[in-house]
Amino acid sequence: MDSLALFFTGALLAGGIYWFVCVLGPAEQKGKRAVDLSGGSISAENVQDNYDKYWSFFRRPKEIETTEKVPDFVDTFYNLVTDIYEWGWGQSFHFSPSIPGKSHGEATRLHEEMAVDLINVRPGDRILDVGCGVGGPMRAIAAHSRAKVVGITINDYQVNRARTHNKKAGLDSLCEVVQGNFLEMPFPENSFDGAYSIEATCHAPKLEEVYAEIFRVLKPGSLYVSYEWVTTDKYKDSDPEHVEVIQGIERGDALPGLRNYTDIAETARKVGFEVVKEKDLAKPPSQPWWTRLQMGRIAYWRNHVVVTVLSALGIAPKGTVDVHEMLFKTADYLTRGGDSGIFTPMHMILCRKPEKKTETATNS
Ligand SMILES: C=C(CC[C@@H](C)[C@H]1CC[C@H]2C3=CC[C@H]4[C@H](C)[C@@H](O)CC[C@]4(C)[C@H]3CC[C@]12C)C(C)C
Ligand SMILES: C[S@@+](CC[C@H](N)C(=O)[O-])C[C@H]1O[C@@H](n2cnc3c(N)ncnc32)[C@H](O)[C@@H]1O
Repeated sequence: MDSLALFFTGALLAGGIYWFVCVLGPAEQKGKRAVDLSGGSISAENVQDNYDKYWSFFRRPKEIETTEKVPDFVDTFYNLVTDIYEWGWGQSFHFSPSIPGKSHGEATRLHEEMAVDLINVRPGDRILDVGCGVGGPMRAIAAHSRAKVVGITINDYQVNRARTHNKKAGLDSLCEVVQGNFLEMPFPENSFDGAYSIEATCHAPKLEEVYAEIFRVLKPGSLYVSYEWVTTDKYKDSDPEHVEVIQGIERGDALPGLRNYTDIAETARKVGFEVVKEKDLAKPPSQPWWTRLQMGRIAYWRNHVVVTVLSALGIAPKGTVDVHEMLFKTADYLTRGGDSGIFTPMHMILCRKPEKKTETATNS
């Protein structure tokens, strides 16, 4: 081969790789590119070890049942997956029902706006986002309601991502992000005019602990809405296939144990909330939330190739391929859970913290 042919072959190959990785790379959202995939706050050389550590929690299931271990386990998980989520899904780490004629982005935004509409927020109110991720919902909600949103996440890397996105979106005067544990929040009691959590409290080992904290920081009379991950009335623990699907969801999503939908209102009442409304937002006439996962299958194969190549070249940390494969399998369990109706990620509960009892009411 003469040098000109060699040059053109090389250029073609380089162009092809650039196109595959950088142009095709961002599956859903411009912003996070495949070449920027990292292990969050974990240094590149420790990603593989942390992936192994993540699985070791499941080898000792008692560990993830204890409140003290869970934040560490969840934090490790989000260091491993945050970049892949942003790259392949976008800045909102949750599901929403499909809406015919609307894009995933629009359906996601409407699902988020519904949450803040339910808690009757006024411009200037201070509201809490419990488990805020990189802030996709927070920005949509602040822009829609003009309320001031304070988000809390256990994961330091997400705090930095969320702050960067808030600034870029020109919403940093309305959106604040705090690193902390939602089981022990660094906020005074009666300090928020409303609160919401979107697909986040499922990470709490005991729902009662996070609900009690939310109850504590809310002002009397204010509302809290949550979209909960739960098993439905169709789930039978005597059916091995049901058990396999639910365990698959727990393992691929850092869950210390999925709850049944009947536990949600019971827990809310136990910590002192009045339950205003409860509804599975996935039930018809809503369109399936899991079709987006199914539609992404070709992109996942492409992503697998991209991640494998980048890892082999030393651009993506060693271990990224394993994390991606775990998510790939999880997508299948989630789809099976949705399709069979045994699982929903959007069991909505709307609660009110009762007004303070008056002196007379207390005495009577
Ligand atoms: C609420 C939680 C997260 C929900 C979802 C945002 C994520 C659940 C599964 C994730 C994904 C699965 C497959 C990935 C795919 C293989 C990859 O190529 C691109 C990213 C995925 C689509 C990824 C994106 C986010 C999810 C849909 C839990 C954790 C409580
Ligand atoms: C699936 S993500 C959802 C994020 C966001 N609500 C959204 O929809 O984009 C779950 C979030 O809960 C947070 N989280 C889980 N356990 C937590 C804990 N103990 N304290 C604070 N945040 C926690 C995670 O860090 C993550 O940001």
